[in-house]
Amino acid sequence: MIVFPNCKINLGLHVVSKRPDGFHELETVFYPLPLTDALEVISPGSLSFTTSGIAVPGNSADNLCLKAWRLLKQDFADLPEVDIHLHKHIPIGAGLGGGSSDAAFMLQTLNNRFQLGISKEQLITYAAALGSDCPFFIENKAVYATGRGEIMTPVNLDLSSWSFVLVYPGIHINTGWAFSRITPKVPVLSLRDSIAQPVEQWREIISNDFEAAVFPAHPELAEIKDTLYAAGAVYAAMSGSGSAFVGIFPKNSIAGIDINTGYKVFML
Ligand SMILES: C[C@@](CO)(OP(=O)(O)O)[C@H](O)COP(=O)(O)OP(=O)(O)OC[C@H]1O[C@@H](n2ccc(N)nc2=O)[C@H](O)[C@@H]1O
Ligand SMILES: Nc1ncnc2c1ncn2[C@@H]1O[C@H](COP(=O)(O)OP(=O)(O)O)[C@@H](O)[C@H]1O
Repeated sequence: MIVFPNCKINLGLHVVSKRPDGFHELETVFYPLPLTDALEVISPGSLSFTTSGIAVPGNSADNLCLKAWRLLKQDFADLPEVDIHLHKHIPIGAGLGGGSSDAAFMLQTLNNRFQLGISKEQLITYAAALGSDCPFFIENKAVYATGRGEIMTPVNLDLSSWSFVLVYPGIHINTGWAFSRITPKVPVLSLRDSIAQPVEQWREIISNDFEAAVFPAHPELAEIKDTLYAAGAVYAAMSGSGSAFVGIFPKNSIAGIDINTGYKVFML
C-alpha cells in the first residue's frame, strides 16, 4: 500500500505562554498543501525500513514511521511487522511538518490495513505522543490550533482559488532553540478572527512570532519574504519555526515567477 503524506503551512503563529511541561501554549492555523512524501507499507514484513529521495538525518530506528509502528505495537500486541519504504521529498526540519505527516499517515495506514478499529480521536491522541504538529495530519484540513498544537478547531478556509510558492533556503532551525528566543505574549487579535478576513488583508494582520525570533540570526530569511512580495505575493511568511517560506499568489500567476535565489522552490 502506498500513501502520500502531505506537508502543512502555518498561517500565523503566536506563542502565548510557557507551560509547566516545558512546551509553549500557542495559537496557529494549520493548512495542508499538496507537497508530499511517498510512504509504502508492505505486509507481511520484517520491520525493514528503507528510504530514497532526501536523506533523513539520524538513526533510521528513530524515524517517525517506525516510532508510529512501535507506539501502536504497545497497545496491539498482535500488530504484524511490515516493511516500510519512505521516499522523502518534503524538506526536513523546514517548518512543513513532513516528519509529523509521515508518522500520522503511518498510524492511519496501519489502522486501516489491519483493521485495528482505532477512532479518529484515539488516532489524534497517538499522534500527539509523536509530535506537536502530528495530530493536525490526522485531521488534515484547515484548523485553528492551540495547546501544543494538538487542540484543533476546523476553520472554514478554502484557498483553492490561490496559488502557492514554497521557498526552502536549506537553513536548519532547531524548533526548541527558536522557541527559546521568543517572549510569550497574549496576541491582541486572535488568529481565529484574523484568518476570517480576506487574504488581501493578511499581510497587515497575520504574523508568525518565529520571524522576529529567527531573522536576526538569519537575515537572509527576511530577504526571502521581501522577494516573495516583490514577485507579487498577496501574503508571504515563514512557516512554523522555519526556515521554509510560503507565498500566496493569485491563481495561475506564478508560472513566470523567477525566485532567483538558488533555494529550493515549489510551485503549488
Ligand atoms: C511549533 C511548530 C508549529 O507548527 O513548529 P514546526 O515544527 O512547524 O516548525 C510545531 O508545532 C512543532 O511541532 P514539532 O516539530 O512536532 O515539535 P516537537 O517535536 O513536539 O517539539 C520540539 C521542541 O519544540 C519545543 N516546542 C514544541 C511545540 C510547542 N508547542 N512548544 C514547544 O516549546 C519544545 O522544546 C520541544 O522539545
Ligand atoms: N520521516 C521523517 N521525515 C522527516 N524527518 C524525520 C522523520 N522521522 C524523524 N525525523 C526527524 O524529525 C525532524 C524533522 O521533522 P520535520 O517534521 O521534517 O520538521 P518540521 O516540523 O520542522 O517541518 C528531524 O530531526 C528528523 O531527523
